[in-house]
Amino acid sequence: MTHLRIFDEAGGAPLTDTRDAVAIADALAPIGVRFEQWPSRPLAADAGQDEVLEAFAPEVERLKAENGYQSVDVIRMVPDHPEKANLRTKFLSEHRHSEDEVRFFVEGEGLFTLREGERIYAVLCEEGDLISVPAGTRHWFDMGPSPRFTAIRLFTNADGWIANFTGDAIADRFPRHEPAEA
Ligand SMILES: CSCCC(=O)/C(O)=C/O
Ligand SMILES: [Fe+2]
Ligand code: NI
Repeated sequence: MTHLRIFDEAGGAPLTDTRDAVAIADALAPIGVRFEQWPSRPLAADAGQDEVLEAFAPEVERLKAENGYQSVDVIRMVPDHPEKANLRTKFLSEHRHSEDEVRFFVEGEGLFTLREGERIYAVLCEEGDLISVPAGTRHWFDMGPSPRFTAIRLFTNADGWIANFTGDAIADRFPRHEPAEA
């Protein structure tokens, strides 16, 4: 279930811990993060990029119109992806983007952790969740040891995913996505 924990940068127990979608959206809004839940759509298990984008076209078009996103694609990760360990390590390094990071989880899950001021926001996103992380926000992402997700990505820059790594190992001090079933 979608889950938000907010920690102090120094560590310790969560200051906030909620699985309530409205409370999650309200807690993220002050740091400029958009969190929404979109209604699910019937999709075949092997649906390709075109079918996925068609199913969520109304919501995607709304975001494009509101925020000027230029390109859209679909990323899919499965537990036997040959590059899963390298990809996990890459996304686990704290980084920023020069554009908003906008992701909608069509299926599966992943843990976004955002750093703003002295607070750390760990947001476990699941099927039906949209998260938009503002340009410049320090963050990392954990897909876990046995990744499974399909996500729509919206970009302002037609060149797609570009990250500026901070070189800070802070991600090592906060929870990973290690589901018990993995
Ligand atoms: C759900 S896609 C996550 C990977 C990614 O694009 C990113 O920038 C993580 O921070
Ligand atoms: Fe990112
Ligand atoms: Ni889980």
